[in-house]
Amino acid sequence: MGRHSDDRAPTDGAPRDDRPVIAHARALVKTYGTGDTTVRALAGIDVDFVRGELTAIMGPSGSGKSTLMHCMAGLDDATSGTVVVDGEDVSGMSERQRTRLRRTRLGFVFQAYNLVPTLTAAENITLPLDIARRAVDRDHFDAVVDAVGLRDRLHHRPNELSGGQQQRVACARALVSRPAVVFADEPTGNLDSRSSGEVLAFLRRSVDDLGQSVVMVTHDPSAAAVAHRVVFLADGRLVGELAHPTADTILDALRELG
Ligand SMILES: Nc1ncnc2c1ncn2[C@@H]1O[C@H](COP(=O)(O)OP(=O)(O)OP(=O)(O)O)[C@@H](O)[C@H]1O
Repeated sequence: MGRHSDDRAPTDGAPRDDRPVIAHARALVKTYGTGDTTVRALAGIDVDFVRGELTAIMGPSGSGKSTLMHCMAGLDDATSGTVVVDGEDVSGMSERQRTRLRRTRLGFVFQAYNLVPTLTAAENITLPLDIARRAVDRDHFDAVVDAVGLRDRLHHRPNELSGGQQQRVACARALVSRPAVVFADEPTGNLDSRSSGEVLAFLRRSVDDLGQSVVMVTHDPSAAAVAHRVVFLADGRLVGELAHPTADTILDALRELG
């Protein structure tokens, strides 16, 4: 497993190789609470997420995976350090600017599908664009719907869909606006292995065929194995990374981390 500091330039904002970076963090610190109850969830993280790649974030429970994702995506305010997403300095933004960034430039998939029960699959998929009063690009909508295999389910409501289908609707909703980055937090956490496979295959296809950039937090080595690269956290620090991972090499890396 490559150590982060060996492979990538950690301090000057640019990777050592030529791959374009869609989002990065430098010296990122997040603490919760004060005094005796302070928890240092992120203890100074330098990380790059490459454009046009699926990157998985792994690590033990409590290692800071969700906190890192939330700080990168402007869902949470870092204590110190810098976060830049698609050229925008998220760390310097007001709450209002962050909300706007999330609405206009980012896509989200969570463990809970968060679909609106009264809307059809098609209406759920276009809801973020409708809220932002942005036009739906029909060709892209069709490409996304075909990629998730939901063509014959578009007029169904969430309670008429399986969990896997609902999560595929949530993925399509995250992708239909062509966001700069899709952030996915345990997207397969509620799914059986077959549905997980379908959702993961779709997230990977969204990168390979639609040119998306995806950052995914997961506990599951077989889920992380669909990524181009895995970064490992422990105790709020980035402790390693793995390119071209397989479930076996990920398990070895996790064992090495204890
Ligand atoms: N809102 C909060 N208030 C206080 N402490 C928090 C809060 N959110 C997270 N923490 C703490 O920060 C640390 C990192 O949490 P985080 O949820 O980022 O870890 P994680 O790696 O995503 O864990 P898991 O795999 O269990 O979801 C943990 O010690 C957690 O208890």
